[in-house]
Amino acid sequence: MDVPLPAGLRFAKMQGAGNDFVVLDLRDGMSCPSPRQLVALANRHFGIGCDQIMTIGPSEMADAALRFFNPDGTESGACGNATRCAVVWLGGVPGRRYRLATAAGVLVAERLEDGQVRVDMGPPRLGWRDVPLAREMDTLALDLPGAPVACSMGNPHVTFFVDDLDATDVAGLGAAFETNTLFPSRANIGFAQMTGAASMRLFVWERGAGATLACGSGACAAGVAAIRRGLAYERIAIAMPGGDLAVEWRGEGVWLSGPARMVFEGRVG
Ligand SMILES: N[C@@H](CCC[C@H](N)C(=O)O)C(=O)O
Repeated sequence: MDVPLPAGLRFAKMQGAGNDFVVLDLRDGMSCPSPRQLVALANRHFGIGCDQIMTIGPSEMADAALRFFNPDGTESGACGNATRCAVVWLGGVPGRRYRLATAAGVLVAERLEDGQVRVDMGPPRLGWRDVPLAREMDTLALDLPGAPVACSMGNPHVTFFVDDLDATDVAGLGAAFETNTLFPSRANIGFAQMTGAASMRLFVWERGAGATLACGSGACAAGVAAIRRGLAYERIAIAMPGGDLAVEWRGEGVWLSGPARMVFEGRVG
């Protein structure tokens, strides 16, 4: 890690269900750190440490423009938990609707009276080209061991349904499938265990980040997968290692709800 960190850079550390973010507010004209600096900032030993870096920039069509970067320096089109944290950063006035421009479109989000934040992540994209997959295939049962379900939530997701999450090598399998040749853009890999007609446990191995305590877009993808498979109906509670999220899908946008919190603010020395 011989990359100098951007001295003086102001940041906030936020988290949603233990999915943690370095938040850089660039609305005052500050430029985005270089890709190598982003990797250094995300490093848990030599930098600040996080699952993703989110930049918040100005937008003409929305309250702000969001970008998401993984610790390996790659950019993602979506990050559900960081999007929910952005609402808190922007004031989080209950009842006010925030419009947030992302690579996946303008998302609408709001803080609820109980402090939770929910966001409409937009409709899942279910075609094999949308995910994307390398070849034509039914996204409801991919031609892989375990016949997982795939969709795009603005980023690529694959969900395996397993009988026993604790008996599944989620990190080993997640790392192996992330780079499977079926996924030309790699993929986020989820492992879901249904625990009832409207509840599941979920672990997500995130593309470019590895094991995380929660993944909002992964929760949306797993919820949509369960509903498409007939395992749940419209709303599902999702328990992840770092906390609980809820997903609602009635055929249009996927609503994601859960906690979003400030941890601390700081300045790079
Ligand atoms: N933690 C996120 C997803 C972050 C991006 C993902 N690793 C990707 O590369 O697509 C979430 O809460 O959705």
